[in-house]
Amino acid sequence: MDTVFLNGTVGAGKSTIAAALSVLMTESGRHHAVIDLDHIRRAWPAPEGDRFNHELELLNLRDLVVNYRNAGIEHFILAGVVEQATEVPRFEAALKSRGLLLCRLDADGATLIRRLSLRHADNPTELDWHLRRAGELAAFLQRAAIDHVVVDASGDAPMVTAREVMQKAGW
Ligand SMILES: Nc1ncnc2c1ncn2[C@@H]1O[C@H](COP(=O)(O)OS(=O)(=O)O)[C@@H](OP(=O)(O)O)[C@H]1O
Ligand SMILES: Nc1ncnc2c1ncn2[C@@H]1O[C@H](COP(=O)(O)OP(=O)(O)O)[C@@H](O)[C@H]1O
Repeated sequence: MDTVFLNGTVGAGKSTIAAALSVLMTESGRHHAVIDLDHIRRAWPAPEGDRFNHELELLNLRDLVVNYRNAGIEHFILAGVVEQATEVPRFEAALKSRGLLLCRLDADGATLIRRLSLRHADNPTELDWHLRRAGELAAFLQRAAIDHVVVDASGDAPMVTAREVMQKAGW
């Protein structure tokens, strides 16, 4: 297992848990990289039919991974969204992965609302979008049931959640 892909709805804690996992990997002396997929797909305009720039995200990931691997990186921690099972092999190919754990972070509705209300306190339009998308995507991901494991991320201690993810990955 060389990759943990933290999947989950908006506000579930993907970026936060990715950062906490990185702390644990550093403490145990393991070479790793964190890639927040939001950052490598953020471009405007998105092509028609690909509103989240998924194709660009995969192309960018493939190129970044070459550099990381040349620099001696052995483990990857990704934060992002996978909605379809058919995309998992495409991520594995981009990563040249020897094993990817798709781990969905799950947080209850009240927790999502609380987190997003704080994170988007300065922009009511963005808050509305994220709240709506959070519910919609949470329901979709739960129904799709494509994740290898699901970890509860409603707690207030990211390191506790990250330890559970580490254990599931066998890291
Ligand atoms: N299918 C899919 N693929 C990728 N990302 C997804 C998807 N569905 C929702 N999201 C989440 O949507 C949130 C908004 O992203 P952006 O602010 O970049 O919006 S946009 O892409 O410009 O529309 C952003 O959430 P936050 O990370 O909480 O801001 C994305 O993670
Ligand atoms: N375990 C946690 N405890 C407290 N706050 C959290 C926790 N996980 C995430 N948050 C907060 O909730 C918000 C959403 O988390 P974030 O990691 O940005 O989610 P995502 O990447 O899934 O959209 C952030 O403001 C973050 O600081």
